[in-house]
Amino acid sequence: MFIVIEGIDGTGKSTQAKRLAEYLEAKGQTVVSSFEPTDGPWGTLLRNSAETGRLSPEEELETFIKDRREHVSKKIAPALAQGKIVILDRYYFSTMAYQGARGFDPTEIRKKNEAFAPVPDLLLILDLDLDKALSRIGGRGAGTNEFERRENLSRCREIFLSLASESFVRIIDTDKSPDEVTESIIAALPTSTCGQQ
Ligand SMILES: Nc1ncnc2c1ncn2[C@@H]1O[C@H](COP(=O)(O)OP(=O)(O)OP(=O)(O)O)[C@@H](O)[C@H]1O
Ligand SMILES: Cc1cn([C@H]2C[C@H](O)[C@@H](COP(=O)(O)O)O2)c(=O)[nH]c1=O
Repeated sequence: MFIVIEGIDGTGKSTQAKRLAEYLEAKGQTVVSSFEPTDGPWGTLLRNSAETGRLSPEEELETFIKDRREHVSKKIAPALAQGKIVILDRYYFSTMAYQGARGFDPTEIRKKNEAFAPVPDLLLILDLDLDKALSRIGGRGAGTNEFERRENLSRCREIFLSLASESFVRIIDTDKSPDEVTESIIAALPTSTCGQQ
């Protein structure tokens, strides 16, 4: 089972990825949790660019893809092959959204990624009004970074929501308490993966 959690910054992805992993582990499942950009060399370069200034659009897109290629081959594919549940905080849908917002065609980005990256079984898109998401980011105390500009996030949200009708996608409204959001996520799990009957 491969579960991806996506959404614009501040929607609660990290909070919910951790809670979902804890829920599944408590049910006896073996879970591998990970995130993108990774903490490898390409991911670190990208995270630093959020503070020091973004790379050129082309270089940024290529660097996210290099980071993902390494992530898929070293961590995601081996864990799935061992029958583990993989939970990712961001994946190539973020590239469609954020690099799509920078001018690339989201459909082309998807094609390029699906040539090497496995498609998840379940894509949870956490959704929240832009003002509330920005206020949650502000509440973390670190201010916003170069990826978290209002106009940018507005287009990213549109691209994420454009995926809503796909069969493996569930939109999760996160304008609720963390416990209520976790309940909605558990309700979206297939019963074979400890979802509720
Ligand atoms: N349901 C919720 N209600 C209120 N605050 C929340 C909720 N979920 C998370 N938060 C808070 O909002 C902030 C952002 O949450 P979190 O880091 O999980 O979001 P994120 O989507 O992973 O953000 P980013 O993509 O920027 O890393 C944190 O301070 C977190 O404690
Ligand atoms: C995977 C991925 C991420 N991003 C952007 C989105 C975020 O603003 C930053 C850092 O991620 P975090 O979850 O907030 O720590 O990276 C992107 O632009 N393209 C991608 O493919």
